[in-house]
Amino acid sequence: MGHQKTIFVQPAEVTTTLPLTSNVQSTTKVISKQLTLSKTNHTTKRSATNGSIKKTFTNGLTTNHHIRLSHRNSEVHITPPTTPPTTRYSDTKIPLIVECQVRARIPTATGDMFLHLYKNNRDNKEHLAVVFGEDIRSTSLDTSRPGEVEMDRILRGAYTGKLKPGQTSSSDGFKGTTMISSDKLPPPLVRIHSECFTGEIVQSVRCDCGEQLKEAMKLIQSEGRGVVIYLRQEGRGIGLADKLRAYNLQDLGHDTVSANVFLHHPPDLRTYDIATQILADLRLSNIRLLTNNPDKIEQVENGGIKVVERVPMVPSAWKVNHDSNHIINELDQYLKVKVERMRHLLNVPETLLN
Ligand SMILES: Nc1nc2c(ncn2[C@@H]2O[C@H](COP(=O)(O)OP(=O)(O)OP(=O)(O)O)[C@@H](O)[C@H]2O)c(=O)[nH]1
Repeated sequence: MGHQKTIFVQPAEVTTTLPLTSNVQSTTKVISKQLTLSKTNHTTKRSATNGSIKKTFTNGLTTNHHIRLSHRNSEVHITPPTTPPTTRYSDTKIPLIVECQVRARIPTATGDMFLHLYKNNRDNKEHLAVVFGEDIRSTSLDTSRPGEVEMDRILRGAYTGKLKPGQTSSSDGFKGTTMISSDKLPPPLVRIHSECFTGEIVQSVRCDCGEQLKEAMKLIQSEGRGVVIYLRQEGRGIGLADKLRAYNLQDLGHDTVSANVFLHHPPDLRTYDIATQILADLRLSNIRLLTNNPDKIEQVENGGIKVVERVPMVPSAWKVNHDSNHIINELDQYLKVKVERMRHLLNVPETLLN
């Protein structure tokens, strides 16, 4: 446990000036009447009451938090450090490798899709790709593995066509010359979706994640070809436990960005390098991406995938007859913050402008 130093601030009101894009893992806590400085993986030097805190992290990086204590108007301003000490996974030098472990056909009321389960050498999460269309094939899945027999290939889903009872061959007897490479076909519609237990499973209307997932599946399925990549980065990467803490903070008046920062996370901790590797494994180098998030587009393009078109995701509540009842207001607040604080490319309806 780290050493703690507490500065008492009078009176009770405390406000923080919050960083928007810093990916800092700060160990500075602001709690009700007190400003608590926790010493964990850094050394802290406070140079003045109204001063700066220099942190030296174990990795050698340093940051400066500037703290202004105003006893007159009861405010504490913490200016974000200029040098973020943390690195995202995508910044590391370890080459990322993804491999499709298993694939299976999932029949739905509106047709079949193929669920691909990926493993990788960065985390032990099961990232997924839902593939629509026979021509989109995983390179790592199709590659033969040493010593495997036909039944092994069938069990891990490396078959062509559709399995039938009693089948013993992974090939469906396809006699054509070669399957058309997926890159020779028009760029498919792709959704890179981040896990949201609350929005997708318990159907929370604090966010639009459930609606977006459903809409993306519908649009891609109607085109007959495309992919939904489902990344296990719950709560913009902070995990479900801290996301639920963030919800409690939101009930106390924080927005989604300030709640994350209060919990010592950047506003968005997500990376998309696993998604770009999965797209490369599926031989898709040109895509039409369903998103409003410019950070996602930039990261995907930096990963070597060309986004030939951005297909917007307009929340159904914002399409027509915008209504501001109580439940919609929570969603409105969530979406408004995405536009105003996270650069999301959506037009906020007039009714929501202050
Ligand atoms: N930390 C935090 N994460 C949330 C909250 N609500 C939803 N999320 C997570 O936000 C992620 C979805 O991100 P969004 O910002 O809604 O959308 P996006 O994927 O960045 O952008 P689009 O592609 O336009 O949908 C999922 O991982 C959700 O679990 C919240 O209140 N706090």
